[in-house]
Amino acid sequence: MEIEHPRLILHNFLTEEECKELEFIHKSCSTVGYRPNVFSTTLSHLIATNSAHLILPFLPLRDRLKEKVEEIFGCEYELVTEFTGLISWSRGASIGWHSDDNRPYLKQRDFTAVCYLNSYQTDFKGGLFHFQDGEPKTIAPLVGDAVMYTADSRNTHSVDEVTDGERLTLTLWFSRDSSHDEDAKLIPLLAESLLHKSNNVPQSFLPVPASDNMYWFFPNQASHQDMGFDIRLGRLHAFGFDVYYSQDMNFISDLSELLMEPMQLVRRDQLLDHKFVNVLHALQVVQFYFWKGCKSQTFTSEVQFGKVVQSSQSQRDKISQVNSVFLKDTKLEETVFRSVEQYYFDSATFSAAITAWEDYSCKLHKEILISLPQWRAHQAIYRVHFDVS
Ligand SMILES: O=C(O)CCC(=O)C(=O)O
Ligand SMILES: [Fe+2]
Repeated sequence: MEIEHPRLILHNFLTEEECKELEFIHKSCSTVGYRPNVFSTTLSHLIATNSAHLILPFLPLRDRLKEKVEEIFGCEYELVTEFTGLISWSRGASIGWHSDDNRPYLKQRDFTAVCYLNSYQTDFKGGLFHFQDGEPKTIAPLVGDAVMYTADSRNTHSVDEVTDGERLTLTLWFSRDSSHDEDAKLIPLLAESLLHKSNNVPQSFLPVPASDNMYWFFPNQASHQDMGFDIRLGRLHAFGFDVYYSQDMNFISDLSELLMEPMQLVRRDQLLDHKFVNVLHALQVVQFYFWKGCKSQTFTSEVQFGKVVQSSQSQRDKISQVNSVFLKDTKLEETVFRSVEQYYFDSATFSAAITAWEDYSCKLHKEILISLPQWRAHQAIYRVHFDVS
């Protein structure tokens, strides 16, 4: 490794399957991010939305990344993970020259690891990564690759504007300062979230949306000021789905409350009979269906006929009303999320996917309940060892 610019690129650090699972989590759970045209899924957000079980797939990757960073930068057993999150950039997002510790409140960041979960040109356009000095100069993100570098000014970098698609990364920062260990905050939250309801397993993994402004996308262009859309509905729409609420809308003063309520999915005027507990639940299942492949053989549970009925005029009126509030008429969301509406869809397979999603969630939920005590114990040993508690 170059001493002047300590950095390393590892090809195929993550498998494609690992990347796909994280993509599923992000596209079904993300909120709008800290900058325009950016979406993020943090571990604390997963806990806050009753989706703590979805942290499980992160844990082995986090450990592998930390060990690798410690190995290549020669700091065995010294580091804590300061932040783990999924971050995606849609059209219009970019970042100029910076180092990752360039604010007083970021000084604890010693090392960065960015894993690319999708690929330049295939999944998005633009979004090339550049180091200001030293080699390599430019990195074209490729699914599974990881780039690791020191967070200081020896690795000043920038990312070109994304011009199409959604560029997705798993981003971590590591610190030598053990008071910035994200686990110290996460474990109590996780314990509280999981242990409260461990005796109520069937309901334990149904998502509970965060406050609705966390899902509201505003483009930054001045001319678009009164536009914006709900990203959950936007993502569903990109797959060709509308949402249907049976309530009489004339009696609802704040329509955003609807998004917490049970609902049904509609595809090309066909109303699917399954009732989801809320729109986040529907989004998780839809993303799961397309993640796992939409062919019926994928799902082991018996494929039953998924009932579909032609929607009535009054139902279609309500659907348009919801769209006009949450998606507006601007089609902005189509420029943010690539349309994938042409994907094969079959309602019988989709009902099998609902069951398969439940099995998947339940399995992760049980596994994270098992791993929590180990994680806690590890944290406790760590705290004694470094005398930080
Ligand atoms: O996504 C990347 O390639 C790097 C992003 C970045 O520079 C940052 O988040 O600080
Ligand atoms: Fe950065």
